[in-house]
Amino acid sequence: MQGHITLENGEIFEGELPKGFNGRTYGEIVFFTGMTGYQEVLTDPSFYGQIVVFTYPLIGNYGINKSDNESIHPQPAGIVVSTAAGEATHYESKMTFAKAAEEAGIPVISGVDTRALVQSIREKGDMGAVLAENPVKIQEMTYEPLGEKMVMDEVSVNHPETFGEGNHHVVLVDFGYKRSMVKRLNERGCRVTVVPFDTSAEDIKKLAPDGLLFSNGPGNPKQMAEYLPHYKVLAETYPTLGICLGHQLIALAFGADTEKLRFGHRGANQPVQDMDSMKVFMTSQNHSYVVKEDTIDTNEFLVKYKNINDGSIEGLSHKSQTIITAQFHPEAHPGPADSEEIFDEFVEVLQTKGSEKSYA
Ligand SMILES: NC(=O)CC[C@H](N)C(=O)O
Repeated sequence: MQGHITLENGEIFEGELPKGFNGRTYGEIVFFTGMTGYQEVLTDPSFYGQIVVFTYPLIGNYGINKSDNESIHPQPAGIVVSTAAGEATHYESKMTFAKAAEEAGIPVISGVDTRALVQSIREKGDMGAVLAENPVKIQEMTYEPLGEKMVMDEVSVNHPETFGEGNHHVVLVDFGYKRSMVKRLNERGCRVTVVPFDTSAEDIKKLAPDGLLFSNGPGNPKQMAEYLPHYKVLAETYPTLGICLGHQLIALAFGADTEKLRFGHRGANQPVQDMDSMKVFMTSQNHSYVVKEDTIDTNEFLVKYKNINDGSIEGLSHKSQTIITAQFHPEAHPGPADSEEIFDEFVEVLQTKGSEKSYA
């Protein structure tokens, strides 16, 4: 059946919605540029509540497998594609993309002129949008910017859970984590305990961690303002790695500021430079917010990584404490594993229990 995307700025795009769809889906519309990786996007909690436009024109051709889910629950509010493959041709495929989205209750609108839609988002920025059978009057759009809402209760675990075995124990503070982060640490001899985002310092201490990982997650990092002093204490107490939202929270906790990009970095080929070695590598990314460079206290932090495309901050390293952060996704999934060595560095620090070695 026919469907429409109405953007907050009044523009309307046509497409095909699944038969029988009779609701309205609201969300912040963003675009993802990876050629593959739609299964990870469907299940990455950082996309919670967003309507994701895939720029690659054919989505679903290798189906959905058993191993690539990043979380149990489907996460985006809606999906926009040019062509949704009707058939999946991969030996590991268990289900078609359309079927997986349907079972998850995520509406997929296909046959959309995604090039024109993405051009509009690039020009005007990420904004609210509605998927519905008919265009929606702007006055009827009750879209509430996700960034302003506290969404952690929707994505963080309710109680601690431990994965894998190993000599080192990492406590992952969960803001909507991706499973591949746990896998990368398990592969490196770490046992990982995932804990709710608001776990107290005493409860974390009881788990006797060798280090902490502050995970990725949806929304504006400033939604966590009341927890920042707590996270600062945690990062000062244990060797800490912060990824994406985790990076932003550490920066905020230590007094820096964040801002929203006009349109986010979402894809699998964002070039990042290591400002020490000057080496450039390709990264997987998925974020709207960035740390503002002029607000970083350079007596305390070294800007370790920068984005080659727009010069934005991609990671920090504390000068005297064992804290390292990455705005990109070293766990990859989807995308290149060029930056996985950040996990090696982190585990190396855990080996010395953070006492002798700092990252910088
Ligand atoms: N992947 C993430 O952790 C995203 C962080 C944050 N929600 C942002 O959009 O910038």
